[in-house]
Amino acid sequence: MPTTPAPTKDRSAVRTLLRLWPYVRPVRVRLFTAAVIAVVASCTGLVIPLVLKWMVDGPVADRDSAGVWLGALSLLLLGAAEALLFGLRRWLVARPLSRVEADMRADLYRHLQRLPVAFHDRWASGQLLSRGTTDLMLLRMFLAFPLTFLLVNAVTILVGVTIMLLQDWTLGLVVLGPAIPVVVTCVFFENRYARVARRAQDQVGDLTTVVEESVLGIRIIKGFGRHRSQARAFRDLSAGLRGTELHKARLLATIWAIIVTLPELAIGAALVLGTVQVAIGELSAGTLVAFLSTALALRWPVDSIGFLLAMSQEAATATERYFEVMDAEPEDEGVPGGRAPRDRGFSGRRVSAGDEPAASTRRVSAGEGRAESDGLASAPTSAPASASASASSASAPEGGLRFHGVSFRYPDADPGSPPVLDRVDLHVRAGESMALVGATGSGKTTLTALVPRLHEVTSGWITLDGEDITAMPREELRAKVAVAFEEPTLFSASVGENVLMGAGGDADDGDLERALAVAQAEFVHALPQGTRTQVGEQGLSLSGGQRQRLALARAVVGRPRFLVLDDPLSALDVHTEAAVEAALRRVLADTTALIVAHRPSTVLLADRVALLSGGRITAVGTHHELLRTNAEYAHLMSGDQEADRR
Ligand SMILES: Nc1ncnc2c1ncn2[C@@H]1O[C@H](COP(=O)(O)OP(=O)(O)OP(=O)(O)O)[C@@H](O)[C@H]1O
Repeated sequence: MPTTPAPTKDRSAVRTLLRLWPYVRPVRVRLFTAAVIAVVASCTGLVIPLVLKWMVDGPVADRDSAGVWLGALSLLLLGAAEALLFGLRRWLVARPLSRVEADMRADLYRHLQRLPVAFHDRWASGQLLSRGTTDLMLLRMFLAFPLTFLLVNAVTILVGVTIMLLQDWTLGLVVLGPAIPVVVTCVFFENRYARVARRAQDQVGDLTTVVEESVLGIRIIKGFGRHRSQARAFRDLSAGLRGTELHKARLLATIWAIIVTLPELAIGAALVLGTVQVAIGELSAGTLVAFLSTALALRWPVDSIGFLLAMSQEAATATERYFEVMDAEPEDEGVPGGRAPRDRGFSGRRVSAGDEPAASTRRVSAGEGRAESDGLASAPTSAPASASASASSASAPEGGLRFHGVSFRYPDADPGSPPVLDRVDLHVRAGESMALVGATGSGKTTLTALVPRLHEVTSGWITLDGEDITAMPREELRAKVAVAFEEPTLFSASVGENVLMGAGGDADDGDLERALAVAQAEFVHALPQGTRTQVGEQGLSLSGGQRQRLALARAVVGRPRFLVLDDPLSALDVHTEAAVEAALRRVLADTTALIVAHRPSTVLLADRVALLSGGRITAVGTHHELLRTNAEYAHLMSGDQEADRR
């Protein structure tokens, strides 16, 4: 089952919670005011025993009914003031704390959008979801209650104990007796509770992942009759979470028992001792009443320490989990002048920051282009391929899309494993469309993902019209390069919004219609509300081919300079594919395109074909040239390969 990959740092709860300060800072005045009001409210409650003492020793002893009424009225007013002040505190914190929660959630979402694909590959979605929901709710509750009330209760206990000591110091010491064992219990409890709270919150994340996967994969689950095993897996996880929650409850019950029982015993002892003192005339009845009322008024502040500490611990865990995501490095923006690709220590052209020319000025010379073509030719390449590649380099050394000694290994791959891509040199000339063919798992998708920088090359570099892609701001890069993947994702929005997502803000209905026509997606006009029909998870379900055509329309709507298509026509019937191809040919006339293809019909769309094998480009040429000269290519394009794929 997926769990959080990030390690837990061993930080104290207080240090962890201090990381919330930047979010709390803007609302600090309100929070502080609310805390002061709560302290005043709580201390108002402590005046009540003093009024009682005055009543018992004064009007009650003197049988003065007017005095009794005055005392009763004072008690009523004190009670009302306490309630009003607590109400005011609540009103003061409600709005700013919901803002803190909303700000933290917005930051988390923004950060998630900026994190690299490699991060999302590693993290289970449920773990991220639970951080954005349950954990943030725990944090809001912590800021609303434990943060204030740990302070309020501490002050109340301090004031209350002082009052008791002033009333009668011997009784005061009796009541104070359990303080040390209670503090020791709290410290011991905090460490154990922290570990269990972390486990429970991670388990909630795992459970969320399973629910999400089950909902998204409901067709597979039903299709393969896996609902029982899926339910069993869910039940097991759920039982695990229940066990952890029970463990938490047991810990809470233990501390609560200690925190409640010891002070109760002390109050009982003080009652007996006080009564004896009253009987022998060493203490007035009013003082004993005031003393015991104060002790009873402190019951709640003491009793609540257990669950306030538990909530604080859960909040510390939630903070830790929140910042595990926020601390992850986002994608770097394009650096002026480009940056050196990372070198993971396997062969390939090594480039370090020192020897790299500034990328914005790093134009590929014709000589360098020839050297790369030679490199390609030295690989087991068909004769026409090398000739063609050399010719291309000579005619347009700078334009188009170019891979320069690009190697790539997935960040989580075994360091000893061979790279997925190994010193790939490939030049797609400006305005050319190149098909990328290779056996399944050969790295075609990986190669295409490097162009919009969904992954970063491990070594080597990629240029668009001679400019290193790492030298461009990502926004500019992604405006230049449009992508469509085999697995088309549509968002919960209208058809039009989904397609126009691929264009800048100035795209209009004309652009939308043109893109729909290219992708042969005119079927949308027959949908209930045309291009305004809602699709995606919350909307109308579309067939795989319909979704692919909308994804293709999204890729072409912005008239990109560079188009990267990862087998985008795989779900179309041959007639629709032919129509899309005819329209795409017109679009591709001034677009440089790299198209992953499995079927000969898709390959024919391209001007040339590159064969990816063993992590390298082993041949480049036209479809017919490669069919004649390259056995592997001929095999891939034959029906045998289709059968292999199935
Ligand atoms: N996120 C990832 N982490 C680690 N390895 C990965 C990841 N994605 C893909 N791979 C591995 O990289 C290799 C190339 O995968 P890729 O998807 O690029 O192949 P492909 O040629 O597009 O395959 P297909 O034709 O089946 O779509 C495979 O061995 C795959 O297991």
